[in-house]
Amino acid sequence: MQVLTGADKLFQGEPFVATVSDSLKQDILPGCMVLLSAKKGNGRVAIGYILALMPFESEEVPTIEILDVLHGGRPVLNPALMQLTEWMADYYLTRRIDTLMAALPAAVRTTVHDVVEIKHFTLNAEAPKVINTALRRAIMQLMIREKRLTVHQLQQRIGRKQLYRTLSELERGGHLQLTKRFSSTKAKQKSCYRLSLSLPENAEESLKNSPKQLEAIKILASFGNTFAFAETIGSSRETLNALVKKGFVEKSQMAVTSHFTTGFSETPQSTKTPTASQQKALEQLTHAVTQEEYKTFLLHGVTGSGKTLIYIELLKKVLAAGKTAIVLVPEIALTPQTAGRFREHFHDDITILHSAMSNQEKYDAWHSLRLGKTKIALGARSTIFAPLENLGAIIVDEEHDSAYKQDRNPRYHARDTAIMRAMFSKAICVLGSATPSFESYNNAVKGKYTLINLPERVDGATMPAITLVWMKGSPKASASISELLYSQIALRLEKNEQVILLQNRRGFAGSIFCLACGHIPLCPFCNIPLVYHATPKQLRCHYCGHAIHFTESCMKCSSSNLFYKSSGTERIEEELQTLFPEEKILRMDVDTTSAKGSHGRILKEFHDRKARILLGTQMVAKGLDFPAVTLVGVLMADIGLNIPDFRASERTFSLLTQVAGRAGRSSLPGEVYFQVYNMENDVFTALLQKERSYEKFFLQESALRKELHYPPASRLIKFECSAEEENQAEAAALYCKKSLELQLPAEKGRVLGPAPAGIAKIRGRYRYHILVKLFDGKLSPPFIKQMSDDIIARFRSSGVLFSIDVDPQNLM
Ligand SMILES: Nc1ncnc2c1ncn2[C@@H]1O[C@H](COP(=O)(O)OP(=O)(O)OP(=O)(O)O)[C@@H](O)[C@H]1O
Ligand SMILES: [Zn+2]
Repeated sequence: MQVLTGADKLFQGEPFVATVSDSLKQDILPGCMVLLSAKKGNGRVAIGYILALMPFESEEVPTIEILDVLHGGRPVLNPALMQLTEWMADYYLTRRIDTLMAALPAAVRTTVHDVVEIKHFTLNAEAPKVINTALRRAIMQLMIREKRLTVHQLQQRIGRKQLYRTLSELERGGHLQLTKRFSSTKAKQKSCYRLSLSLPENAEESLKNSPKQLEAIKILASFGNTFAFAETIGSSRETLNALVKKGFVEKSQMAVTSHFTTGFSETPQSTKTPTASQQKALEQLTHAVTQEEYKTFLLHGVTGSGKTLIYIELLKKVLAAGKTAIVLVPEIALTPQTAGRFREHFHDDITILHSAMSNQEKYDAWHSLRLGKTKIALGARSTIFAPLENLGAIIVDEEHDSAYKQDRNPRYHARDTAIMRAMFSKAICVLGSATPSFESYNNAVKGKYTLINLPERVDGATMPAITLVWMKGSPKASASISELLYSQIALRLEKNEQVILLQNRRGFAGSIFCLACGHIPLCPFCNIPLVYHATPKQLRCHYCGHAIHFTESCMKCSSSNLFYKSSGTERIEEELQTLFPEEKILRMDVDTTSAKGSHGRILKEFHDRKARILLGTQMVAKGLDFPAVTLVGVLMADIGLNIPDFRASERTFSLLTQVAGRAGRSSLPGEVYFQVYNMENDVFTALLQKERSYEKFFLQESALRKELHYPPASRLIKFECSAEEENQAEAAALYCKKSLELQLPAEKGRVLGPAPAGIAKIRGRYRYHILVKLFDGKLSPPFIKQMSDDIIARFRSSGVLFSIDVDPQNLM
């Protein structure tokens, strides 16, 4: 018998053939995790995964042997997941071992923490039946004495490595229990604070010029003697550390428990009856589940159309049919409200997976899903690999979010992987969004997916009215806030309603944005913003390499007021505070949300209406549902358009639609103000459409994409060569281009580059890109493997690193 396995370290991760003894043979299945050893050599033991079983044909006897089978002999990857990892390796042009590892939590892939405990076993009359071999006797005698040992200790005491199979037999007999125990000594420690016991009398007085520090002191006073984390106090670490320096506050370290908490909870909402359009969508979806056939739906529902209720009702039906489900969200921390709503409905039937879990919790969660104890897995990207059997549905919420793409190897897209998993499992896949990705919408238009439209908000709530504020021609209340927006904010505060303000992402520092007219110079061939290069003074396209002379003035209006220096959220917070001195302002950006649970805390405060203004970066655009928000304002709404990425318009449109959608979600109507520099941009023309603005934008933008062969009119593959020496990176990229051109006839695709990456140098390495636009078909994995090996071998001495990104989301 011959077995094809993949192991991480042996054979550089390429699959290889191993032998298995006759006695172990019947216990081995594809998807099993096994212990391997080299027959000759140092007897090193490694972990591998069984890819396939096949008869032994070659003359040459393999040198690797399978010693034992782990996890009780049950495959760690079920057939659908095996198929999925195979598809991923093939589609994303990466090694199978990388996709296998991506599909298993690290906590599952190790044996270091395996523990054996004795269960029900005494030396009674039945005992001889159990301990009927020398090995069983040795194990049970040791276990009776010790009660609990690590597998490693057992192996040493008995002097044998192959114990797993016998241990699992004893476990199946109910005599032993085999588990993983991760030491809890490594619990994360975090800084915590309390008021100094020797606080000077005049502390408050001396802090009157530092309002944040003063506030922190006041909150800490209410905690008495107990230590608290920065996010519980609601102050930044900088503020607290400044107080520590002054001797007003004491600092200590405390272990963090990693129990799941979004830091956000709402009182459970009363059960809602689906509206007629929700019901119609639901019927279509439930019908498909009962068919037990693969099908993908695109649920295109405007903001506030009640998609979450449809998901929840669908999941109830899936569970009732005895099936399981996966729910993907872009990032748990950013969407505590959504995660909370699911939990409220499914309690113990749902496992919420998140990155702050300890290894033990991750292992336990995996184990309970694998045993079918919990039926629904909810989490970010990697939750798509949840070890569930009998899948009925996979839901991908906010399917347009680029967080679904992993930006390290394997560079998979969780949405596309979800569709494939549904296909292999004969389940349905539901993609939901108010602003679907163009790829998904195009598939729906072509009939590959079934489109379900929800064009209206629930309960008669209306879509918010949008107004553009042209910054150049408008009076300003402060450096970044127009009179108009200011007066609108004041109006809402008067009515005791709430306001969300979005400080759009910092524009891309390397490209040009005219502060007078909003003009952004573009590559005439690629239609993406050109990037500034200092020597020689040029603007260059980082897709095709096209370069023009740069004159330091706007090519449209000749203004020299060009470089946009970002004004961060902190500065805007100050401006707002000056305009509304009495008002408490919540700020949500990377600085205020670095601590765990802090998103949830900020949102909870806003939800409880302890503050009426929430200011933040893109984070405030995601899925929030607060009925009292009647005004949304966006500062520099067009700045994201200067990012040198062909998706810049799509992303800006989507961000602005999403953030606008936070307004007027209840009976109170909402209004939205976008502060812009260039009113004429197509994105705004589309946003101002009262009806079907997404569809109109999609049509208009798709035509442009088609002309230049951008997705969804083609598929992109990005190749990156990086090196410490710029010319080496470029030479490797050029070699890559030549190899690709030989392989790709003109009617099949185009090869662009080499061009320096948008961010040309990262951590001392120069980066060059080759971009392939594939019109149809795909690149053959063996050819790509050959080419990568070739490039690596050729440029080994200059330390060139080579990577491939299929369907890249980030082209910087
Ligand atoms: N049938 C219903 N009856 C009453 N209220 C409902 C109903 N369905 C949904 N809602 C409420 O409508 C609001 C919007 O729903 P939800 O948050 O699911 O919208 P959404 O489609 O996910 O929007 P977005 O894309 O903006 O996140 C929520 O407060 C929800 O509780
Ligand atoms: Zn170009």
